[in-house]
Amino acid sequence: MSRPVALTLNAGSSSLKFGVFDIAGAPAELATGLIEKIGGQPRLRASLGPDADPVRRELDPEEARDHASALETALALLRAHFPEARAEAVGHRVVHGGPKYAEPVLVTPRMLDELRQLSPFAPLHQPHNISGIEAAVSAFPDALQVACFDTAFHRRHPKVNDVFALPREYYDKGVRRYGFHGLSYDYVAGELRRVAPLLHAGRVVIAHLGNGASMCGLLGGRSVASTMGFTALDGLPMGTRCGQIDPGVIFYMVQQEGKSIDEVRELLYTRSGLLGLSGLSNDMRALEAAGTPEADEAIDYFVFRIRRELGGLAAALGGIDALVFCGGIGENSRRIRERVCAGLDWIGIEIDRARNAANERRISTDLSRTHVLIVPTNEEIVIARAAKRFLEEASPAAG
Ligand SMILES: Nc1ncnc2c1ncn2[C@@H]1O[C@H](COP(=O)(O)OP(=O)(O)O)[C@@H](O)[C@H]1O
Ligand SMILES: CC(=O)OP(=O)(O)O
Ligand SMILES: [Mg+2]
Repeated sequence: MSRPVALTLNAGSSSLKFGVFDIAGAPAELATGLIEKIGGQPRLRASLGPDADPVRRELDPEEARDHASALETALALLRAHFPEARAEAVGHRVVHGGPKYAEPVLVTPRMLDELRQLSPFAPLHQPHNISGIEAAVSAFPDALQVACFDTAFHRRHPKVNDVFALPREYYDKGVRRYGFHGLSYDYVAGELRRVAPLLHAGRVVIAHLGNGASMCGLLGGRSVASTMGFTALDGLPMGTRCGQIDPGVIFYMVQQEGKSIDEVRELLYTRSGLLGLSGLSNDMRALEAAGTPEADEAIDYFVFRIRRELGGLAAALGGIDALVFCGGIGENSRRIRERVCAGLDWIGIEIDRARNAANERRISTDLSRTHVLIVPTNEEIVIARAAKRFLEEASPAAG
């Protein structure tokens, strides 16, 4: 008997995250996994359901020399564990959807061409998202291929937050504030609606703090403002990205230092942020453990910028009812959460140290006017749900 599944793919610059979802009913996770250090000394981690031991192993470099071979390696593992699975749809995270895509869409050669044009605006992600789609099209020629955009969640945000103060023609050329991490915000907003509908209806700031990091202000579950802009370089400092800087710094690097634009791009995307400031690592766990003055300074700056953006987003929303943490750092680092929330009683935030230390869902005190929550994000299930909707539309009886 074959079992209908949807596969989800989230291709990063050197990683491929994959998921398998049973789509007989509402999508239910069967497996998730990650191949990292593609093109280097790759490693595989996967969890293949409650009855199987987690997989963790070093791969031969040939098994993941590029995204296509990494996908083959992931598929070999999945086929061995789920021999009866039949992939009816493959859902892809695509970081940049430009001005056009406010919803998930079926992949066509024409839209792939459009997505290629956006690669310069998301160099760490977009080319790899596209390689992932191409690899999946050739591995599953009969499956529906669905693209889900990080930018889509923000597409209906107010115009005042969509523009830059540039000559008007730039807006028409697509130079706009897009915002990213939309699949994560969509998931967290949905969870909030489920567990705390009154908060969902109110003024919420979500802090997605992972290797990429951004924050979003939501009113009634819709994006009003976010810290990322035209590219995923803006806003908070990240693992290796600088976050907001004065554009004058770029003139300095080009004019005074004679750097090429490619060199500046590489510096701002891959050698800045926590890595640049600490001189040590892009990984928050490593920085917390290091305790060097430089690592501490990198953490101080990360926390400072989050607090500053929190004030700005709360002002944009006319107040705040809930602050929600998600992403690898937001979900796991009690120290970062505690420092972000320290002394914020003026904005109604008071956290309970024991709840925070235990990573509880609600970490604010019972008296805190603003609720502070941790909601583990799940971009994959948002993609799987979109894939399932397309399958139902393609064959209404299937639902
Ligand atoms: N227990 C922890 N304490 C502090 N930081 C953590 C912890 N677990 C994960 N992180 C951090 O989360 C970040 C990765 O976040 P994640 O959301 O998984 O990234 P990605 O953007 O690659 O999906 C890394 O900086 C990692 O160090
Ligand atoms: C948009 C973005 O920064 O994504 P990630 O967190 O996956 O790097
Ligand atoms: Mg991420």
